[in-house]
Amino acid sequence: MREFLELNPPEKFWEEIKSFLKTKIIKTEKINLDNALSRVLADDIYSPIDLPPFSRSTVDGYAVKAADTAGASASMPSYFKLIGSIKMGEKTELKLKSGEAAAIPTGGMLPEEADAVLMIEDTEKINQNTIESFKSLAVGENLVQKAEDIAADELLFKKGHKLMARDIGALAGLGVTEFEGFKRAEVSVISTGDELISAEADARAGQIRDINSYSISAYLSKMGAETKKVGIIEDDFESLKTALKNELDKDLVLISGGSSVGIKDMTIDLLNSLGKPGVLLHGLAIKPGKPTILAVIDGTIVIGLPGHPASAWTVNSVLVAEIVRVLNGEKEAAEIGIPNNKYLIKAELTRGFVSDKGREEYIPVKVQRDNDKLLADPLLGKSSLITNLAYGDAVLKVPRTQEGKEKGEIVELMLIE
Ligand SMILES: Nc1nc2c(c(=O)[nH]1)N[C@H]1C(S)=C(S)[C@@H](COP(=O)(O)OP(=O)(O)OC[C@H]3O[C@@H](n4cnc5c(N)ncnc54)[C@H](O)[C@@H]3O)O[C@H]1N2
Ligand code: MOO
Repeated sequence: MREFLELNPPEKFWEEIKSFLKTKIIKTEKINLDNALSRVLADDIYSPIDLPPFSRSTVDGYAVKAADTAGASASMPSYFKLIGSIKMGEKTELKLKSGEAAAIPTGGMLPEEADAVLMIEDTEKINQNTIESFKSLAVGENLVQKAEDIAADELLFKKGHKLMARDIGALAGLGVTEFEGFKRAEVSVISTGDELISAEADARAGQIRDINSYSISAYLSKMGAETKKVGIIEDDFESLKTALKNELDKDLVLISGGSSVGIKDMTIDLLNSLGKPGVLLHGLAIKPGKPTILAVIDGTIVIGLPGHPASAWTVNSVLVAEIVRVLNGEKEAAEIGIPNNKYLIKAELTRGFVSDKGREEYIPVKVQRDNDKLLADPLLGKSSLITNLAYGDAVLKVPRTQEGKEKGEIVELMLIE
């Protein structure tokens, strides 16, 4: 049978993308902590202070010297002279001597001489000036030491670190509210097809709502890219040319649809007409995702995504997401295509299936827990369907040397964004 397209192995795509991205300078800008979620650091960040800046109690109770509690028990309590109370948010003037205690709230600053805190429930107040304690404490018990979290000048985050919500808390705690970060990748998403209408429009017979503009823009925005949803452009050479030209100031332009060799598929000619070097590769040996196009036009990468929604999604997750990681400063160009372990999990397949030898195949799976193990239920379906992706939690990759998977096999899964 005549091949519809010559399919290139993914490595060939990686090589072309790598050699282009290696020459690209990823610009940086000042980032404010309030807008820092998913941004990538352009410099290492060292702590400017000790955190906490002073030793603090982690309980409500009494600051004491641990040695004074030695041997105390319910039958043989130790006694302390209560010399006062420490106020929250203030440095105390109290000086603690042996056999003395100062009342302290959770988070309060310890007097310099104290090295442990008695919990209130391990004590009894005998009178206004005396407490007894039934507990023997080790040095450092019920407190966090000065600099226990991080010390001044200690490395907190490395250049290339992508900021998560928890990281933003750490920076706030250190008072680091402005820093140098990589600019977000600027990405435009165009959909083509005369059958397409926007999600809010009423559909006539033969019309289909645009899925890819929405799913792909949402995916890339979540990754931290600055995404522009251009919308639907009619399948006409001049209209598409004008639309594409308008977006060539971006780092990356995605066009979904019009990538196969159908009557109206003029994308290749169009891309070659817009600038140099033009189309580098057409046809990718993954399933779904066969008719993927890779082009570079005067410094902008253009990817032609297959129109089928699951195909567009797969090519986006496998190829485009990696490009965006590099453009966002999260990954070195040399490491493109090497999966990040933090997105991988292992699970047992609930049923076997056959796959295409010669094409890397990507199958959405539903992950469920069965007592102490994870089960992966493959959601087998055509690439023109979208709901399998919506129901799936992860994607299973079948290498192109394999013809399928057996029930019960332990497989590695990539979590879906
Ligand atoms: N004779 C052959 N025909 C096709 C082959 C083949 O090997 N031989 N490959 C098929 C495969 S695989 C794919 S994938 C598609 C790719 O086609 P295009 O990228 O040119 O996309 P279109 O033809 O424009 O659309 C395909 C399909 O997807 C729907 N579509 C397109 N855009 C969207 C969108 N934004 N949202 C929702 N749905 C979309 C469109 O309506 C079509 O149904 O080619 C096969 N053909
Ligand atoms: O390659 Mo198509 O992308 O199999 O659906």
